[in-house]
Amino acid sequence: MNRRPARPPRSHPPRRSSGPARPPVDDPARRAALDTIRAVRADDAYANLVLPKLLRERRLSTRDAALATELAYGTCRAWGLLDEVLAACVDRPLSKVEPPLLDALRLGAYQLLRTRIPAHAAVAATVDLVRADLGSRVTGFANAVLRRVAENDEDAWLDRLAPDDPIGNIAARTAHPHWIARAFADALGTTGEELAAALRADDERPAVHLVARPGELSAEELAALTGGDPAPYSPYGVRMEAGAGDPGDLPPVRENLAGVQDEGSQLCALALTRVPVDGPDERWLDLCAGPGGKAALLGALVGINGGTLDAVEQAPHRARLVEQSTAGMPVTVHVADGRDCGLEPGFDRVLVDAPCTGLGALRRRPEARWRRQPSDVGDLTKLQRELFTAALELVRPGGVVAYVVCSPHLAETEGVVSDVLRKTGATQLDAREFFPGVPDLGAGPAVQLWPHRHGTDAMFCALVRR
Ligand SMILES: C[S@@+](CC[C@H](N)C(=O)[O-])C[C@H]1O[C@@H](n2cnc3c(N)ncnc32)[C@H](O)[C@@H]1O
Repeated sequence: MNRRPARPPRSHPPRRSSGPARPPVDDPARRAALDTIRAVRADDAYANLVLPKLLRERRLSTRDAALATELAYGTCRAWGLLDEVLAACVDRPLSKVEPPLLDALRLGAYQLLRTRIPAHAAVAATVDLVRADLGSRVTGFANAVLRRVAENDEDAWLDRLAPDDPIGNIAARTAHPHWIARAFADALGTTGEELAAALRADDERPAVHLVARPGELSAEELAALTGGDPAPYSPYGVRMEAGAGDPGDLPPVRENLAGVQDEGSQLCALALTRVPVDGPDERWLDLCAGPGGKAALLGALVGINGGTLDAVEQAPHRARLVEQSTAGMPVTVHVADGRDCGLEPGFDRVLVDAPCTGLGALRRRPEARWRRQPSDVGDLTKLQRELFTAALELVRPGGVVAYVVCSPHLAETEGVVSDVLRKTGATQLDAREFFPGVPDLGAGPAVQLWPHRHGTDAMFCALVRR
């Protein structure tokens, strides 16, 4: 959204009296939402870590917790759109509005534009929060700005503010930065309805997927124990309804008979194991293993046939998580840089689940779309190429490497693969064969999954034989 419109006509809302600050308002849902938004802005916090903690500590009722969640996550997702609308309603640059006041205005604007809360209630409740936090000196300003926001609904604001070019327009209408909408358009090969569907899927709450530990229990048994349904594509997957509670509390997960893992991640790890290899098939490697979701699936599978998995992770605290998730499996965890891990080459299968922008999992982190920057891509693709190249040096001739990222950005996906293939002479396989039963996999040879097509994160998987 880069086209600034003319300021909408001003109304002159009645001024509220500006007396002394009132005592704190009793509005636990909006209070928790506002405190979350502030932590995201001021401390670079993650909304989905801050809010659940606040809800627990403050013991919000189920109803208040649901409202706080809707308001906090919704505001974080729509952040850039809300700022565009607010900028059109404030008579100075937003950078000149004191940040805690701006946080409250974002929360108020979100209620006005994207919820069914009546406008008078959204304005009054937000002004009450402003008064409680900042005193009465700014309540008149907050009231006036929010009344200006309320003069139009979201569509009418977008008709004024959204650029005309197709990508900019869809980016604005789905509240995404332009560069992310452009990256999705490039990967999908369209600026039409499918692009809008892919971007809108980032606003949806993902279903929770569980993975049954192979050799311990089947997906059907896990579904029966948890009340979920066997997942559509992964033979080890179980799908729980969104909002079904904390999956970490489920007994099979607590007992490490199952894990919480997106079905797309399961499918990419499984694809690596499904490629036929001649000769031995007992030494597997996970070169970027933390926190250990795929390592646990690979470790359980290789263990069934008497093999072993080496799991490399650079960050010590994440390596400890790998140790926990693979406890009892034939897995050795190494804290090392995957580009130079010092392990003996000759692995039969290697997974490179490389660090990436995470543009394929934006639905999991409400604020992520506004925090990531296009400038992140260059450093990441360099690291991705180096890790992928290292994997090809560690795999034996005839062995197989899976290059996986949770992003559809072409620089991180096709760009990295074509560079590495050119430099190493390795052979790319048609990965679609190793995602049996999964529809809409495109033209290959790599696989790109999508939330709006497959209900998974937007995982990318290329399979390469040395
Ligand atoms: C996308 S995550 C891997 C997710 C993991 N495979 C799973 O399924 O749970 C990438 C991981 O690579 C690690 N990492 C980053 N740079 C690395 C490097 N140079 N060598 C090894 N690991 C690295 C990060 O700390 C992070 O844990």
